[in-house]
Amino acid sequence: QRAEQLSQLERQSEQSEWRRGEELRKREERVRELQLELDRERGREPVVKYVTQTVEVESPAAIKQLNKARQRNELLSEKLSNQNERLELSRCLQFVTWINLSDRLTHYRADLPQIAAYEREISELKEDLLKEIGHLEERKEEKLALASAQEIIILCCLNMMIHAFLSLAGLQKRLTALPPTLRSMKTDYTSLRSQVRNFSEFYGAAISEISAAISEMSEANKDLLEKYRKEVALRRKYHEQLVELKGNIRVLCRVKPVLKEDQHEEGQAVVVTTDPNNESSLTVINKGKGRVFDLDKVFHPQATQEEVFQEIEPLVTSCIDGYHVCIFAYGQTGSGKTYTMEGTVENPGINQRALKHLFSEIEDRKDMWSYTVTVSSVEIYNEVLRDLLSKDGEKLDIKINPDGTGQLHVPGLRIIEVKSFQHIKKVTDTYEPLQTGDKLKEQPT
Ligand SMILES: Nc1ncnc2c1ncn2[C@@H]1O[C@H](COP(=O)(O)OP(=O)(O)OP(=O)(O)O)[C@@H](O)[C@H]1O
Repeated sequence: QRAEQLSQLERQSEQSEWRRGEELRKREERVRELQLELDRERGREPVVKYVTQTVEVESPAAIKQLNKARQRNELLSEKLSNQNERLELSRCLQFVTWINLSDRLTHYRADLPQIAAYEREISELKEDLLKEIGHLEERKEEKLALASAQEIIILCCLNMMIHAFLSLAGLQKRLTALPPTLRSMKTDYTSLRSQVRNFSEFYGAAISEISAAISEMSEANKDLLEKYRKEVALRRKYHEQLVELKGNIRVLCRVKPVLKEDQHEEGQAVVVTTDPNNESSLTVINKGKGRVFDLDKVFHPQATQEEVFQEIEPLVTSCIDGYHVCIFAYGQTGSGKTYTMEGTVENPGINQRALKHLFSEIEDRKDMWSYTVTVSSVEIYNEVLRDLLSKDGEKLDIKINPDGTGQLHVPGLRIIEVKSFQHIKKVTDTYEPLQTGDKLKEQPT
């Protein structure tokens, strides 16, 4: 605005200067004209003087004219001086105006850098203003979007409120219809609240009772554990006594019954008899003479697999009490070794029953003891030792060391010392015992 004012003022000053120049020029022209007229008038003086003289001499009319001319001359001179004065005054005025204008111009020119700064500021402000307008536009758009969303939400809310209001109205109706139920519920609620209040006390008491019971139980458990340990010790003692009484090696005899297929053979006769009153006596008739054998136990021909197993069951238990136990069958071909040890699927023998008993005992003791069960199966046949659990019935060699320990010699390979009876899967220097639950391969014949 200042720059505009300045340029306007400059234009105004130029115009006024031009107008004044024009006026001055006109006045100067007028002055020149008047000067010329005056000169002309002056040039006409001798004529007037002559006339005057003539008039003076000749007539009063001429004198009158002369006076008029003089008056006119004076008037013109006066006018001229006035004009000159006015011209001077106008010049002065013009000069003063010009000075004023130039002062203002210089003043405005001095203000120019400030104006430029103002202009810059104004342009910056303008930019800011434009940005602000942009922001405002964006915000307006956002607000509009929000307003529309809010409008939708409000509509939904209104909808929900209407629904709620309707349901409330329905509920109120139902509530008014159900004051007795409400009253009973209120009483229930109050009683429940009092129960809840009392519950913390009850709960605290119950917790203390439970913890007391737990400590009692743990005490009882300790007692039981102690008793169990004592029991185990007692069992060991009894086992030792049993071994002492019965001997380290016990020989039991099972008399094979006469089977149907055997009855058709010619000359067949019963040569082995048992005494029902003596469980350890056996009579073998040879050439008409009976010979009595005393054994640890004799099973009569009708003895079941279960009865036979019951006799050796304590030995199986001793095995997991920490004793080495060996049960094996011997006898002539067809005398019933396989039947006694392995049995049939429907009527299993000692092997399966012993394992079943073993795992059931381990299960009973699992809280106190952990057991590792390993299995091996070897065959000595025609002086050849074979690992029956290996893939191809691997041949093994066995020798007795001077210190009594056994060694398996694998031809062409290293010697593997046997400290426990474990299955050797591969001929390497490591033992890989089978894990509990591993399935055994088909039993060899
Ligand atoms: N106590 C028994 N009750 C019924 N059958 C039996 C009894 N003992 C053996 N047998 C039967 O007699 C037959 C021969 O028995 P088994 O195969 O057990 O003899 P083995 O001593 O293992 O013979 P081998 O030494 O030749 O292997 C089988 O058919 C078997 O079922």
